[in-house]
Amino acid sequence: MAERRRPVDRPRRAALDVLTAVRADGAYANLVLPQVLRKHRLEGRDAGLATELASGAIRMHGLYDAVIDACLTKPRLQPEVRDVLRLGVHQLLSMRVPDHAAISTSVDLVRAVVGQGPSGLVNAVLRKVSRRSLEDWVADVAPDRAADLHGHLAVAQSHPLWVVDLLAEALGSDDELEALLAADNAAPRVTLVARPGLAEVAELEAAGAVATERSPYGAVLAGGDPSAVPAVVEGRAGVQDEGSQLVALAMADAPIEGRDERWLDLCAGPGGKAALLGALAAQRGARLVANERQPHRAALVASAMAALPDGVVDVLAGDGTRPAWVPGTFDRVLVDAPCSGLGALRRRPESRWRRTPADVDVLVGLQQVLLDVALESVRPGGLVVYATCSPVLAETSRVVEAVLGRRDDTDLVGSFQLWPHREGTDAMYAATLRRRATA
Ligand SMILES: C[S@@+](CC[C@H](N)C(=O)[O-])C[C@H]1O[C@@H](n2cnc3c(N)ncnc32)[C@H](O)[C@@H]1O
Repeated sequence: MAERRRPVDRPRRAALDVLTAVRADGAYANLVLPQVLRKHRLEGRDAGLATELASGAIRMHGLYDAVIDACLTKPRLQPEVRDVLRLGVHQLLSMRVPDHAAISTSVDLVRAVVGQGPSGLVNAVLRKVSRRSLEDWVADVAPDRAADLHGHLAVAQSHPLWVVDLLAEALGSDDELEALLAADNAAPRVTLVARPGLAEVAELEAAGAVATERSPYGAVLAGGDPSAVPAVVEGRAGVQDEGSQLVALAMADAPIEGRDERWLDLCAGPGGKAALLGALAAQRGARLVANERQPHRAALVASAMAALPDGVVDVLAGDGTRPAWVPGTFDRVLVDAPCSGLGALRRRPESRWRRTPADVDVLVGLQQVLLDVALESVRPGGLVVYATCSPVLAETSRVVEAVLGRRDDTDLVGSFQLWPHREGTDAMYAATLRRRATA
């Protein structure tokens, strides 16, 4: 008699589609997720469940794979089967899904997607996983904490070891390392920015958001949907991490002597900081050039400016290493450099597994060139803010030191490094440099 099949649970099916797109097509989870939710017509709680399943399973797959492998006699698995197991392990060890529901829905899923063959294996592995807690599994599969702290935390907090080593170096000690790695594994709060002159923080508060501590333009929307806030829909406000707001403000608010009318955002796409800078420039009678190398991202910058008055922002699609403007003509420049993004791991669940140490080496060369161009673009006495959403020293203070080391016309005014586990922001770095007036 043919076996009766239960219908596959839609949020779990959607989560598997996201894992497949990320693994097989190199997709970005945060970009593919909305498309998959639409395709499966998921909203509200179901959409939330699919999002948590996909993001958690992708983010934590380093740990979950170690647990899965410990339950296998032969470590080779079809990639689709491993994806189903990762989703099952996430439900068993990190969510409050009852064991029987996590196991039976995973078996249904593998039957529907791969066939009957691996269903017994999925059932057996997940039953084995369900017999122990997350803590017990970590104790079993991770290196000993006392003997090898970084190795232990790499497995327990599911980060590649080389990333753990670089983050520890950036922190300067191991004291806060576990707190940082754990913060990378938590979903970030949704922070809004009220673009000055276009919206007030009070308007965002009236929509249920709570004003941020550090940025005077920020408000955190706990659990709400930003697309339901009219100011966001109208482009008078936007979604922007508080750390990014503070970087834009470091550029706009640093004291300057003399003219203060011509601002440049050298790497502007997709335009979050440029929109805040454009709003401030409009209030202060300044103009902003927002430059971005990739034309499709330059188009995003232009649309981020929709609510600003005409004539304040010029968007350019150009390679910042070959500037299209006359040197020494800007008063303030922001170089928000392309970087490894290792300070924004909360937002991009797959990125920690895609990056390699070689990526950092390549980026450092480009970062130094872009900072040099920024300093050439600013007038004597003008300011440059160099920023990254990475705390890795090779991309932050060492870039600044290398560029300062070969110039005799520039001083470091100050710098800051933000952290998810301390300030609740992305790990943004910013250094303010001044080109000497007498050079
Ligand atoms: C960290 S992102 C900038 C984020 C942006 N400032 C914001 O707040 O929305 C870095 C940007 O630099 C761009 N980029 C990379 N190489 C560039 C170059 N040579 N010249 C100009 N932009 C470049 C990337 O395409 C990317 O959009």
